Amino acid sequence: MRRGATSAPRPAVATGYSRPVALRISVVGTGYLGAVHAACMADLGHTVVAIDVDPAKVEALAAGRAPIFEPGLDELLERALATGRLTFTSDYAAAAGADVHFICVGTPQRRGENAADTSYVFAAAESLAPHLGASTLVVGKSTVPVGTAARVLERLRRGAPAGDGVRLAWNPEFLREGFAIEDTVAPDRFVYGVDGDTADADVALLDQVYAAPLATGTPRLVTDFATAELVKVSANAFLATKISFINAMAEVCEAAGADVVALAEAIGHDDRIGHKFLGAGLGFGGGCLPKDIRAFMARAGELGADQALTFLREVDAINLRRRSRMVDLARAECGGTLIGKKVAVLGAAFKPNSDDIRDSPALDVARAAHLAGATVTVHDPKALPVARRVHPDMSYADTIEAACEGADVVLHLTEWKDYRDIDPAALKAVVSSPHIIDGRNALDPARWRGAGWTYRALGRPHPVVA
Ligand SMILES: NC(=O)c1ccc[n+]([C@@H]2O[C@H](COP(=O)([O-])OP(=O)(O)OC[C@H]3O[C@@H](n4cnc5c(N)ncnc54)[C@H](O)[C@@H]3O)[C@@H](O)[C@H]2O)c1
Ligand SMILES: O=c1ccn([C@@H]2O[C@H](COP(=O)(O)OP(=O)(O)O[C@H]3O[C@H](CO)[C@@H](O)[C@H](O)[C@H]3O)[C@@H](O)[C@H]2O)c(=O)[nH]1
Repeated sequence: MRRGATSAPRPAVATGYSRPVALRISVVGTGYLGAVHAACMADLGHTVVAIDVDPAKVEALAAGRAPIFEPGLDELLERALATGRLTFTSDYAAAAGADVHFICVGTPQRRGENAADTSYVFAAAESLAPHLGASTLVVGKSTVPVGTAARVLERLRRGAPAGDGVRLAWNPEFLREGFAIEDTVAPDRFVYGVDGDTADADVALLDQVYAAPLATGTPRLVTDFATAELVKVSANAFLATKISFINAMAEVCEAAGADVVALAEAIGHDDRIGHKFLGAGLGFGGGCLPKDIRAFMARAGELGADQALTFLREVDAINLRRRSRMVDLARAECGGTLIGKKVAVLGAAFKPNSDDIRDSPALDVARAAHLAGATVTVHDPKALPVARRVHPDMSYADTIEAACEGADVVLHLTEWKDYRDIDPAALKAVVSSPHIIDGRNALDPARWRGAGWTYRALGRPHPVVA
């Protein structure tokens, strides 16, 4: 049973989450989360102003060009902009008059520390506060250390003319890059962390924001601030743990001559375990799982509960060991040294269907091989522009063939479909030695070996028996 709304925040806004009501919404921060959230909210029928401090991002989005690659986002932007319900600006004053303000700014890892940098969230709250009217609802979506929401509410009330009339809810986001649009409009669940005093009104308003997905039966859970903040980081900690669990099994498989792919398939048939997130390979990267488990450990330490999360240190360590194992395998395939060897790296993004290179395992391996003396050339179907900009010291190629030209070893590090579609026989003609290492266990060993390649993979016997 869903908890029903009992009181409306103001008469202009109707109650009842199944009745679509068009609201005025502001979205602060237009990165991987905010740009998608803003466009989806406009597509649901709301009028949305999206605000970012980065003028280049604002200009691109206003012109209908997504500054990131996310499947379907360009089309969604075009559609939403054409309705006139979606605008982008750098001017916080444009947020005035909105019914709901979403905070979607970044919370990256602090340089040299495990903790999250929440300064962008507080800066956004401070910039928003002067424009908040009486009884306005601000909704935090960024992933934050537990205890942040209460501090954000204090900050908002201190800076807003309406003072204590300002309300806050924490509504963490669970979208996956590559599936961001469907995860926004049809998530597995909504979580609303609300404040005791205004809880019913806040739940009612959020129900109006999400009326369409709620009408399809999406579960909605109402909690306090702290629980909502913890739901988000514990979900990511669980996912990271599942991946590191199977990668720990991969280490044992390598030592025992067993096959982690067959092992994952077999244990996943147990419904209590399931097959999802048992993909052994190079491990997790991106702008979320790595920094979120570290920030979670740091926050637990501040709260005196550090012992509870010491296992996450091992989750992180197992994950990082996969990257060095990949470099070791590459070295072994090149006859014991990478000095003077040519290494082709297939993949720069941290996962397929995204151009996000934040904490990308693929680029980490590429850089390590480069530092070990190899000439490394990286290919990626979508992430090359950002990779070239952020890591100009590396070499890149626009085609798979050009990246593999004269290679002593090919490393498959991000499982794009383009790489599964490679004709191994054709590629063999361009490399120097036909050696491939599959860092994602996503290629068909029989196809590659059948075309005369030496195929190796993380966590699998060599040669693969399957
Ligand atoms: N990327 C994801 O898949 C995802 C999914 C769920 C949750 N999250 C969380 O959402 C938050 C945002 O992540 P992201 O990946 O979109 O980050 P991002 O770096 O892509 O985007 C953050 C945006 O905020 C803008 N910004 C920073 N300070 C600002 C300010 N004071 N006012 C206005 N704009 C400001 C930046 O210019 C940038 O465009 C993080 O807390 C992240 O952990 C991300
Ligand atoms: O079986 C698997 C599954 C994933 N990965 C890797 O794990 C990382 C994360 O993948 P995924 O979770 O699909 O991507 P994200 O877009 O980072 O999404 C995660 O992080 C988001 C930000 O917090 C959350 O909202 C999502 O729910 C959560 O899945 C990537 O490097 C994947 O290659 C594996 O190695 N093996």
